[in-house]
Amino acid sequence: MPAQPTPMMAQYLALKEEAGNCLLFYRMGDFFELFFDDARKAAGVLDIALTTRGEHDGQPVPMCGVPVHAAESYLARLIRAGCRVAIAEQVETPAEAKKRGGSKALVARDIVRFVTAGTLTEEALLEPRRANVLAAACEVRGSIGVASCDISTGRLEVEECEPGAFGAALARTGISELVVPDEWDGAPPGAIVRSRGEFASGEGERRLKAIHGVATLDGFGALSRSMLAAVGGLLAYLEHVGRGTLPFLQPPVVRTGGSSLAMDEATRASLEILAASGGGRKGSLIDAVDRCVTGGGARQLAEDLAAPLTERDAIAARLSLVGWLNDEALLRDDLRATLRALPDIERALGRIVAGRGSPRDLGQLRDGMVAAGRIRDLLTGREGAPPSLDSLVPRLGGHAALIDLLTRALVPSPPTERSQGGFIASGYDAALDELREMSGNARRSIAALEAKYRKETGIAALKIKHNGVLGYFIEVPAKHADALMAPNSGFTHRQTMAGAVRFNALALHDEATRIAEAGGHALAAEEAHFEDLTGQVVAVRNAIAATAAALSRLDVSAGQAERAAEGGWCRPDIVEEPCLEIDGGRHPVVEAALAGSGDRFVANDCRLGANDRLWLIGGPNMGGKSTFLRQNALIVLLAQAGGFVPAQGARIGLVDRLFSRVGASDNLARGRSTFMVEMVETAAILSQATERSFVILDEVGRGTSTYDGLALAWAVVEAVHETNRCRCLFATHYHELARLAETCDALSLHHVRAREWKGELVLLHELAEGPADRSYGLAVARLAGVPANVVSRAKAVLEKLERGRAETGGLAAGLGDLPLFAAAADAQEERCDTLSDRLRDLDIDALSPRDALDLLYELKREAGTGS
Ligand SMILES: Nc1ncnc2c1ncn2[C@@H]1O[C@H](COP(=O)(O)OP(=O)(O)OP(=O)(O)O)[C@@H](O)[C@H]1O
Repeated sequence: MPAQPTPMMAQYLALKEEAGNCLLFYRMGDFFELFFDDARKAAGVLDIALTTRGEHDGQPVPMCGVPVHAAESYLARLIRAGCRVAIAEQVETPAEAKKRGGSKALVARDIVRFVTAGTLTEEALLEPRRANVLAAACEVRGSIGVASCDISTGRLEVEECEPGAFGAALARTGISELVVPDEWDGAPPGAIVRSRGEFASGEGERRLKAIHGVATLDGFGALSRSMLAAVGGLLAYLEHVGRGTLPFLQPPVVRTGGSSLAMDEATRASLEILAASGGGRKGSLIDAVDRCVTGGGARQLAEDLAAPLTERDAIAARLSLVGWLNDEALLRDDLRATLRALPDIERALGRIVAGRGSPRDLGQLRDGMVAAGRIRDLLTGREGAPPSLDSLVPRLGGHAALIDLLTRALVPSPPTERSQGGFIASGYDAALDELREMSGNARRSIAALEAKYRKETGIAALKIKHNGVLGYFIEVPAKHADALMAPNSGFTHRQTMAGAVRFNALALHDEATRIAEAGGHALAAEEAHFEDLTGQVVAVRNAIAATAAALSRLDVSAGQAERAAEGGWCRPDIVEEPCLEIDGGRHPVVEAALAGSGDRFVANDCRLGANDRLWLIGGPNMGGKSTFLRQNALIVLLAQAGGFVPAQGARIGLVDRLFSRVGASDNLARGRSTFMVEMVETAAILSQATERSFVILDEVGRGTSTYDGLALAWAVVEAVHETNRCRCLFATHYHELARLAETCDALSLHHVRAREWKGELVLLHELAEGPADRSYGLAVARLAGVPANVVSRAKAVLEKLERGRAETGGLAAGLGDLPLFAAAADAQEERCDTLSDRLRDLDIDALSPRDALDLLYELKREAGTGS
């Protein structure tokens, strides 16, 4: 029979059961200890020593621990490594435990919170310039509801999508943690599974109403069943993680289809909007654009770029603010200087409402509100200000009472730790001042006692010291100890150290007690004030959140204006007709990279319209085709996000969906062959792109054999031109595609220019009309350092191939005679043939009326299949 676990082990095991598959941080004094598999895992991730403590079932128990004061940095590393952690704290003092259950009583412990990637609020664990998103998703009758929130700021968004668009919805929000109901086949791998009962739409609706104190949710927009079920799942998880306390949640923003520029996961990844292909921010669009001076502004910009707008008026409102700040350079400087000093009030508020706030957070809110007031004064009464400022400026004020309260109540720089007190300003509470005075006096009298004891004993080295175990004590070097040891010396011995001996004395004891009492009362008074101030902040949380949002919007606009001024960017003209007219467009990331090495970026025009909506672009490798494609997609994205664009002029017809595909990019992580990925992604474009969409296709078809690739590229271009009829830039190395210009009237040919000069290849990075004359592949190979003998051998092979091509008419011989969509027409014909065969062979007179009717149904069904 296994031995009974010790009471502590029994308590640990019960808590571990509750923590489930989260690592359990079990508080023991100044450490959080981990046991069993948790210890093994944490020791590996954190690279700390794995030891053992006691036995369980006859086996030593593996253990590791982290000091409480440094727990945050260890937590950060565990979270980054994909772990979730449950924190079990001591919820009573050892003294309380003794009182409750005698001298051997175990201190009660409880899980006070769960720390997971999506529910962080600690400043140290969050990236200041990135939102941290937790999402819940579930399917209700074929539609998927997604509710996502950033609990560090309280933003909550809901949307509904088709199963096919779920990946895109998740990619847009860029989530850190996803919660789904159990037994759901559509759940992405890695999601956290919770009971299906938590995803109840009725409960989601009830709780959302309760949080916002409303009788109906109509004011928030149309919330579907699936959205509410997702909200239900999200709130249940948040409550579980926060052990019953809900974080700050703003009213939900309902995203409906079409309200933002649709981009799927592949498009986002290939345009490197928020992260470069390597995963980091460096080299991404946001890195090249972001000139925000606050974390809130940077997070807002990321949101803008992840979900650009599709309504002209809304875009115009953002553009007019950027335009105004672009013109008013001095004002912009003042505004940015004030914003730069602004604390992250959005996150400070999030922590306070979640019950994890500190005195420092209150101080940040105070300073933030003061700065907001200054910005309001700066922007008020300006001539020529755009109308959008009228709605922003009033949201910056209205906090006079709170500012006054916090200014009176708090010291100038309040600490993060509140257990030591010292954050309430003197003069705010007379009783507190008195308690402080008392302990201050007592400290002075301790100093006086020290002088008195030195004089009385004649020991100059006598000191009164303090530590956590003994409290106040008198210390003398060992050689002087005898005098104090004598009976009736007035001193009581407490401790003998290596070179010193420690004593107590009555007067010292009295003063120490006075200090402890006054200190305890002072701490309690400060704690009560903290609760009160927190309550006052919570009461006006929505107004503070509105101020924070207005400040972030101003920071984004000023940052965009700054970026535009820095790079000579222009204000785009947004129109309804499907055009894309870019003069002197540039790629912001490539341009920045070239500038770093002292090279100049060559600007290029793009001119797509109803009659010329598909450009086929050829030219040598490294000639700048991909760069040109992407720069135009990025210009559309930046413009619809409401910012200026890297061009001399831009007239952009609103785009509903943006697609970007790069032929055969590696996607081994998803376990599909590169060509398969290329085709899956191309299929999505062909089925989803509309006449208002903009598509860039970079060498689609290159991932397979030349013939297959050319054939596919050919068919894709035809389909985009004839069926989707969207604006499209298509880069290719297949010269043969040029022949499509003969049959597709809204397609034109372009190439990036290159020249061979004295046997050297010169890439001009300049776009010109007409087909590419040749591909310069061998010249690029030489440029890349392929050995001369290999290049000359390739040249000989090429000559041979080209001779063969001339004789047979080339790869595309005969393609010009192929009717458009010939393949589709063939399939149709084949079906007609079988139908007519059956009709011809039919003996009508031999059929009963019933059989005739059945046959008629069957033939009709057959004729209808595949239509
Ligand atoms: N407009 C430009 N001005 C200056 N340099 C440019 C320009 N466009 C591209 N480049 C430079 O050329 C390099 C290659 O560009 P890019 O990848 O767009 O070529 P590509 O034609 O798509 O090549 P490939 O066919 O091999 O994919 C870039 O990394 C950049 O350094």
